[in-house]
Amino acid sequence: MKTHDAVFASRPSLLAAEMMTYAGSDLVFTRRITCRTVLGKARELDDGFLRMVESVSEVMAGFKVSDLFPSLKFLPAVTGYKAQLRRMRREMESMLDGIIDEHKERRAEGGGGNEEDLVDVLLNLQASGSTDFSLTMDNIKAVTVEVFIAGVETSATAIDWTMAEMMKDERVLRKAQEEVRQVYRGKTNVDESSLHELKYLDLVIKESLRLHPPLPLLFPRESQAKVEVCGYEIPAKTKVIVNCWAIGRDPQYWIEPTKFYPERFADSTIDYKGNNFEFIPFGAGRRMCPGMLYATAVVKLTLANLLYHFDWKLVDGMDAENLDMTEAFGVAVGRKCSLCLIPIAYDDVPI
Ligand code: HEM
Repeated sequence: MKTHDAVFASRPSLLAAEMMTYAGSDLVFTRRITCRTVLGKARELDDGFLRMVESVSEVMAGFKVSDLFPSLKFLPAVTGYKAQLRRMRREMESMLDGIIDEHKERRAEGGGGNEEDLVDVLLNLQASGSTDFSLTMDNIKAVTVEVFIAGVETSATAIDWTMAEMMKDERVLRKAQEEVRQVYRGKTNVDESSLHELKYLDLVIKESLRLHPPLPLLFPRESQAKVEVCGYEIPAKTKVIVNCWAIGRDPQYWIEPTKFYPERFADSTIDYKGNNFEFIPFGAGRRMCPGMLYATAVVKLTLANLLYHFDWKLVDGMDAENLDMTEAFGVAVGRKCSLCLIPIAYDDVPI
């Protein structure tokens, strides 16, 4: 991702990704557009759409036998995998058509107001013809699905793991909470204005991303030419998977690697911005996550609000020490067991 960045800047074609993301019409466009977009309005986040994002995430995990042996072309058909993908693709297509039609109708009626969401931005771009590439309906659908898969699951997963780690360690929870309540004292809500003052929360989020990177294997890459890495010859067109989960727990780089200890980042220059290769939850190089700044702001803002407004307790029968931290399977690796917590409203917030 540094010396051979250009060689490993491609992504392999996985069957699920191909069928669910409109055969590669997404990433190129997403890169250009993500900076100009925001995620969809809450109105669109109905259960059906979220369930669909979850299922697509699961099949796109990319470790189907047929992806590992792409030359065995009959495998997806024999195993029923292709039929499952087709079914999901049809469901996804009809849901996306509904969302886009709804946006078009609102625009035709002159509605929409000031709050533009991702689909509005894409439709505006298409209508304006101001891009140096043609933006098709398939591109718009692909970008919408991808931002949800790449952005929503990952950010939600990061928030979930961070809350779980804080629930396991009351010291960290209290320290982070005291910081938020001191910085925002007297305010009715936690907004973006003073987020930069929440220094300890930054450390907590970093430590959570080290131990629980939401994309533990990043997204797969593919070599474009033959190269040598650490004495190993990597032929062209090799699928390359980087295990950033293992790197983040490697005792060669981290003291007591499995311990959740945010202070380890306090006097350290190590950051997730793609320059410190022992810590790459957002990847590195030219294909690293374009949503990193947006994601870290969303994660921080959400956690700060949760800590400011509520004290948190585990449900009866659960104790912090034995909180189940088993990981689930998917593109974004969340917790296997849902984190069930009891919020207790904090009285000292002005109304
Ligand atoms: C905590 C949240 C997030 C994490 C941990 C995360 C992590 C990652 C990682 C590891 C990659 C692959 C990088 C590589 O191969 O080197 C990636 C790619 C990507 N992410 Fe994120 N991401 C997050 C949130 C977001 C958000 C909010 C968006 C969009 C709004 C986003 C959009 C993308 C896109 C479009 C790609 C593909 C980039 C490409 O292939 O060129 N991500 N992300």
